Amino acid sequence: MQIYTFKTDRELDEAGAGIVISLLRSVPGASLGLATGQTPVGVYEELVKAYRKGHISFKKVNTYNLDEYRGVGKKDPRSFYAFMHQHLFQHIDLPEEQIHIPDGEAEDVILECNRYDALLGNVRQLDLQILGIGLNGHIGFNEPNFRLSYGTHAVILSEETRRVNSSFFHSLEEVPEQAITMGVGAIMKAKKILFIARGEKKAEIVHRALTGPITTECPASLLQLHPDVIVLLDEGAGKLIG
Ligand SMILES: N[C@@H]1[C@@H](O)[C@H](O)[C@@H](COP(=O)(O)O)O[C@@H]1O
Repeated sequence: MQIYTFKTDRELDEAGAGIVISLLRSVPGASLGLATGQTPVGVYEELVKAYRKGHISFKKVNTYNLDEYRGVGKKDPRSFYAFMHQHLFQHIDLPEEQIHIPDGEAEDVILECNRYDALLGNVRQLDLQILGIGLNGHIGFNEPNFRLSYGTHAVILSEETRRVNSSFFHSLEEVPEQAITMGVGAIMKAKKILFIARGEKKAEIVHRALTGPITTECPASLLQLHPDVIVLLDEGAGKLIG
């Protein structure tokens, strides 16, 4: 695990984007696992800049998002699908058919999870998974639990997660109670993981995830078992890391 701490958001964003850019230069048809949340937004902005300067193309890339809320359609501005379009997809040359996100509106959720797992199965191994961390240690929407799931599955979101994510909604009541998330299997199978955290409020959970016991009660702690994780932290999130 390589851990880097940055003084400014800009330096962190450039470093994060730099890792994606060098991957796309050596593997133009890379499979990218993408995350939502505020954390990766600056990295996506840097990728858009690099694309506009003609430094990279996404024409041959396939993207696989970690998760989606249940009951929120693609056209709903609160969906992760809309979030990804707003921050990345609409600005680059990534063909729509190469964008993969669980369908939050699927009537049969088990079929949808199987469909997503089949897609991920075809890829076998994502070249790079971009990952943030929830305040409770979740990755994707794999919430702390006495057990974790390998494959894509529906989850009931914790009260804390709904509260934290309520900033994207008008009220807590509006935040969906369930989501579909990639399991820890596809995440841990990725060739490389780019794990990013920002802000002092994440310092404790980042410390637990990277240095504490490996436990399903802190899903991000599984990353300690992965052979190629690059950790990018700002000074706040890295405060407790020596
Ligand atoms: N499902 C997403 C996670 O993939 C993300 O890592 C986490 C942190 O979000 P933020 O980056 O806004 O702190 O929030 C959401 O719950």
